[in-house]
Amino acid sequence: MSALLEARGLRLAFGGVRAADGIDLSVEEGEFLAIIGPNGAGKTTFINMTTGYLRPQAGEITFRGRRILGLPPRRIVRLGIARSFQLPQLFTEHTVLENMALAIAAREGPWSPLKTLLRPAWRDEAMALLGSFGLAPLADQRGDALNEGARKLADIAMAVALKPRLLLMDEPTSGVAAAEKMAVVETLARVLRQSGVTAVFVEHDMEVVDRFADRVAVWGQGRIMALGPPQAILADPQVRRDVIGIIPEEEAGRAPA
Ligand SMILES: Nc1ncnc2c1ncn2[C@@H]1O[C@H](COP(=O)(O)OP(=O)(O)OP(=O)(O)O)[C@@H](O)[C@H]1O
Repeated sequence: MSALLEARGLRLAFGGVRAADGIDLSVEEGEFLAIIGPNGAGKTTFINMTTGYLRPQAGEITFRGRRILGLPPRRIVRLGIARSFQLPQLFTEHTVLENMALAIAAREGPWSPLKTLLRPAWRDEAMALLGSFGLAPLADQRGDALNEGARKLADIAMAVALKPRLLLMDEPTSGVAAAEKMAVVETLARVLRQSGVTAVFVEHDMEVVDRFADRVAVWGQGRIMALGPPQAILADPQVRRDVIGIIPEEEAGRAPA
């Protein structure tokens, strides 16, 4: 069985910075794959290349066996890959419900402003989607009235409205208060599993990674340094030192010179 997404030999340099230096990665249907790594390792660059926002200088990307490299983002969305950004992309002056209806309208093809956005079928679908994300009580709130957890969920709900097979999320929990982080990810994981959406997410919170990822890919200087189940990867001394920032016990116990 072939993978849902296959990246082979991706390379992209910005001047002297190798943001992708030979990335090979297969994403299997149905899995949740976490991408971890230090700042500047090339994690967002991978998402940008996969979604058509950046074109690699070398390599190949296939989705469901079809080459997608070089296609514009909107074509890639139509093939079944959606994304969410580190900063939510909600239309802040519109309500949550209107934002959702906009995503549905975008999925349905050319939309005329002369037609009502909140036509009954779209409104019902938007409300059902908001309900599954626990956001129905906030449907009439403006985007800029939401707290960060709700904004992240609403943003991801818009991506899910596109009915993707694969969803790429850049730091879905960044900016979310610690107290609500787990609840946000639990909601997200439940909806994605129920909808059969495969997920790749960049994450800095290792508790989230440990709890929700099926596999973890460790990025470093444009390369994948390690790949495997969270239990093994998060216990790896090098990952603990370089990515998580945990100093080995013998160093932590040493008195400063
Ligand atoms: N459009 C661009 N132009 C120039 N340099 C870029 C561009 N995009 C990324 N870079 C550089 O490529 C490297 C990788 O960036 P990228 O944003 O992919 O890292 P990251 O792992 O997502 O980091 P972070 O965790 O801080 O978001 C960085 O050195 C960054 O400055």
